[in-house]
Parts: sequence; structure tokens; C-alpha cells
Amino acid sequence: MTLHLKKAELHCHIEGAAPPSLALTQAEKYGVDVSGLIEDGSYVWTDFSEFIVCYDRVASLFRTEEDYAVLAETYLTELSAAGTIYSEIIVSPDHGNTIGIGADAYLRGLAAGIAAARAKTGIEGRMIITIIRHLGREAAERTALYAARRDHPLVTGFNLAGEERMYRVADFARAYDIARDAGLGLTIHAGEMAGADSVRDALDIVRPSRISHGVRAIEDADLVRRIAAEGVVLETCPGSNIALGVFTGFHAHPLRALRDAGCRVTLNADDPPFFHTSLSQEYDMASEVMGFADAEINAMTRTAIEAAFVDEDTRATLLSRL
Ligand SMILES: Nc1ncnc2[nH]cnc12
Ligand SMILES: [Zn+2]
Repeated sequence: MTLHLKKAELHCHIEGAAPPSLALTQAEKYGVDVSGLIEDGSYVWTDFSEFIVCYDRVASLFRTEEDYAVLAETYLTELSAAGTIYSEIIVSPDHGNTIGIGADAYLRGLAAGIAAARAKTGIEGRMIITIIRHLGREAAERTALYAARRDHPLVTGFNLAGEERMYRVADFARAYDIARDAGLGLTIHAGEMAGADSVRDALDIVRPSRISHGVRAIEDADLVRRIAAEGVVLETCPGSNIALGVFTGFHAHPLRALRDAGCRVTLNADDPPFFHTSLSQEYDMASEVMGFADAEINAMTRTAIEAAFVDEDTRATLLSRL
């Protein structure tokens, strides 16, 4: 168990953090039939494409500012109970538009949830606006412009999620230029469902300080050396990778190999209940199955705080709490 360890998370999609029990409550509230979506208390999907469909169906059960406030507060409160002092949630204004409340109300709700959790528990939270790869370039640039204009103190970063096997990183170069010019921290999903080329493109074109996943860089030793040399931080999510079949199990996951090669690595839960995990379970697995000592896990937590998209005063305060 790692309950005694402080924790920090850089990578959790907020709709992907909704427990099935909360999704069921939402479905009842809106009279939505969830057969085929939730069975025996678990989300139903079999591969990445189905996972994305399932994710979008769950997201559609959150329809008001208050629904989003409850979701963020619930998740962050649970994280705090496991010793977590910092969390970046990945948020998607496109979902706010899809459900009809609009991006502003969507972010307002999430921000209220973050503030409520902080007031109750002290956990610090930030929002990373994501563009969604399979929605294409125009939608991405629209969302990037929105992120650049939306000068909210809790919105501090920019990401690209969705189907990595669609489009090329170059198609999102302008969206990232907009986000970079706006001063947002940059990270990008790469090296999860696609291989080393995708990670190399992400580094060349986006020049991010972090990569979401990045674990398939292990397929190319030169690329691993480059990630280590450039100090790019990997937001690894082992449980997610295993659930999605990227690796066959924890014994086959490259977290340790990447760390031993000098890459800066962190532990994250991605979409915890979809992948039957949680941040504390990722820490437990790192300790009990992957064999990392407490000091090595603490180093990953410190790396997360060092790489967090926060102002320097907040970073210093968080580091002092470790
Ligand atoms: N693991 C993941 N990869 C890409 N896009 C996602 N959106 C939600 N979870 C995701
Ligand atoms: Zn992710």
C-alpha cells in the first residue's frame, strides 16, 4: 500500500474520472437508458475505438454547470483522501458545446468543483484544455482560440487527445502555436496507440515540455535518449496502457526501462474507472508489482510537481508539502 506517500497527478480526463455509480445517478436524473454502457457496475468497451464511444456516452450524462462541479469535486476529494496534493484534470470545451451549455459554463462548473475540493481538503487543481484529434484541424484551431481567449487562472495547459491513429501532428501545429503564444503549458498525447514516429513528430512540431503517455518511445532507443537529454516529462499511465492492450501486463510495461534510461517519468490514472484503476492503485502497482522503492516513487511525484503547469509560488508551496 502507498497510502503513506504523497501523490500528484498530471493526467486525468475529467469525464473519464466519473465513477459508474455517479454516471448511473446522472442517467436516472435525465432518464437515459444505459444498457450496453454500464454492466455489473463497470463501463462496457472492448478496444480503443469502443472506449472513445463509451467515454462520449458517459460525458453526455453531465449536462449542467452543477453536474460538472459535482464531478470535479467528487474526483478531487477522492484523490485527496489518497494523499494527493495536486491534480491536473484534462477538460474538453468541445463537450460543453456538444451538450449545449457552452464552453464557458462547462469550465465554470469544473472550476467551482476544483475550488470546493480545495476548500474542503487543500488539494490544488488546474485544468488542461484538450483538443480532440478525431474532430479534425478546424475544430482544434477553434478550441485553441477559445483556450487562448479564456483567461482563467485555473486553465494553465493545452493537450491533444483522441484517436492518435487519425491525422498527423502537423495538422495541429497551428492550434499549438496559438496555445503557446497564449502562454499555456504544452503537452500532447503521443506514443500511446501509435509508435515512436508519433512521439518524434510531437517533439519536433509541438516542442512540448511533457508528453501524455510517450511510452511507445521505448520502440526506438535514439528517441529514448533524446527524451532523456531534453528533459521532457512523460505522463505515464501504466494501468490504462494495460487495459487498452498496449502492453500485456505490468511486467511488460516500459516505465522502469524509461526511468533507468534517464527519462523523467510520472504516475497517472488517465480514465480511472474505465480502466479499473485509480491514482492510488497506480502508485500501489508501481510499488508492489513493478518494485519501485518509496524513494523512487517520491522522485516521480517530485517530477510531477516540477513539471506541473502552475505559477512558481504554487510550485514552491507544493514542493514544500512533499
Ligand atoms: N487514453 C486516452 N487516449 C487518448 N484520448 C483519450 N481521451 C480520453 N482518454 C484518452
Ligand atoms: Zn489521456
